[in-house]
Amino acid sequence: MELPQLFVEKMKSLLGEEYSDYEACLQRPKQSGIRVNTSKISVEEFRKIAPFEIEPVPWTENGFFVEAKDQPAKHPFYHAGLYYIQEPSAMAPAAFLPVEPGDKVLDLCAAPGGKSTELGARLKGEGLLVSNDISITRTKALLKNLEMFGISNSVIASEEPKNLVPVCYEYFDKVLVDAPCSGEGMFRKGSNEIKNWAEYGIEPYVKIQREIILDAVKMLKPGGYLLYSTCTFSPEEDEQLIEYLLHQVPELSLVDMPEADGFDRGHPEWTVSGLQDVKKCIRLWPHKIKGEGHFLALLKKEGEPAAGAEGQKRDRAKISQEAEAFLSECRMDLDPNRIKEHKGRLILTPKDLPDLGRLRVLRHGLLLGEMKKRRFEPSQVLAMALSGDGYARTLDLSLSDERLMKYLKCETILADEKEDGMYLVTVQGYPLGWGKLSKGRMKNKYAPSWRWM
Ligand SMILES: C[S@@+](CC[C@H](N)C(=O)[O-])C[C@H]1O[C@@H](n2cnc3c(N)ncnc32)[C@H](O)[C@@H]1O
Repeated sequence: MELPQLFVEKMKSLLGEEYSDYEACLQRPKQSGIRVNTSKISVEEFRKIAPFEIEPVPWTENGFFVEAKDQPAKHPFYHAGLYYIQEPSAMAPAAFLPVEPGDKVLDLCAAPGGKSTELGARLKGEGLLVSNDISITRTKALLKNLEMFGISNSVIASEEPKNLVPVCYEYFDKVLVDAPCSGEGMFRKGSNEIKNWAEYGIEPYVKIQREIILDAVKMLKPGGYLLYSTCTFSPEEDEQLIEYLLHQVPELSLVDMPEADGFDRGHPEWTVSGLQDVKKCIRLWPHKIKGEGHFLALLKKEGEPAAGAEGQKRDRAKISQEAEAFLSECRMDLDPNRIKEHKGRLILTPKDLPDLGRLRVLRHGLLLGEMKKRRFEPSQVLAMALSGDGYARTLDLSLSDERLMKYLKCETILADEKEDGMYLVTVQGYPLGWGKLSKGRMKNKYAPSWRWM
């Protein structure tokens, strides 16, 4: 791996004697990690059923180092949304943003959803998560990851941040800006990242970061918290970006974050004005921790939040009898006032929702299913949002049951349950999808696009 000379010189001047440790660490293999979905399973429970060796990540309660050879993506628990596969240092930003159930949260640069899935899990179904990314292709991956995690109270948008500002002005309690950056923490991943750096450098990113963060601040309520993060080391995109922000928006101040083994602090000597407060920021270096590296700054906006605006008033959707009968068998808060119908699709919208009218929104809440002529087809995501006992009939498969793989491969399976009808299929009590039983044969309703390959 050949690093750009300019980068090497800069890192040597930043790191001094530590540079050789940094250089050496790039030769080591990348550290893999998983983060437990605490909206589905507690960390304690997960430890009991973990199918491979796990070692705690010191800076999160639900993150674990794993061995890549264990292939965590190739396990039915992954398909049940019990964990997300994530580079360990990338677990820090969502962990340090103090999200509480009921908050309105914005993840402005969210795709493919590493941090949004954690923010959504921490909301525990209460409040609202708006996950946005400018790239529509990446936003589709974000949608799938949030669906797999069973996050029901999210809106997924693909917009330029400036377009969100007029409808979401001072709307959010918590905002995450995991900014597009020059990606110096990704160099171990390979040559593309290095090539990009050599071609574009850091300047274009600084410009975008300044624009994004100023828009983000406009959407933050007074009294709210904003976390800014990058996976790069350049002070221009890290400490200096925060210095710029604090000059532009005096009502913001930096907030201290917890210590963990191997953490470094922000460097005042890398700012233009010697700003001491950047010591409250955190730097994760790949030669000091088991991870690729990150920069984090937590900021608070001065003031008291104004009383929450009323959610949009919505008309009650017309729901077919079949859909009504099906939904009455789901053990979930399905407030009829929140159910919206669009071209036969039923969507459970979050309680509070800004009017996102003309914006490019991929999903406004939880897709419950589709009303067909005389039946209702529940969605794959509804299954993922239910708890293991969240439906009237379940077929639970153990890990050793040979029907499990067949089910995940969308094949028909046999079951000797007495009652015919729709079943929630689970693995060791955790939902995977739907199946329709008739005389001992279960028609597979697992989403074909999620099929086990
Ligand atoms: C570091 S990545 C985000 C990773 C994501 N937070 C996660 O944890 O999975 C930065 C993201 O910013 C998006 N992006 C780039 N320019 C943007 C802009 N002007 N507004 C919003 N998002 C932008 C990119 O498409 C990219 O997905």
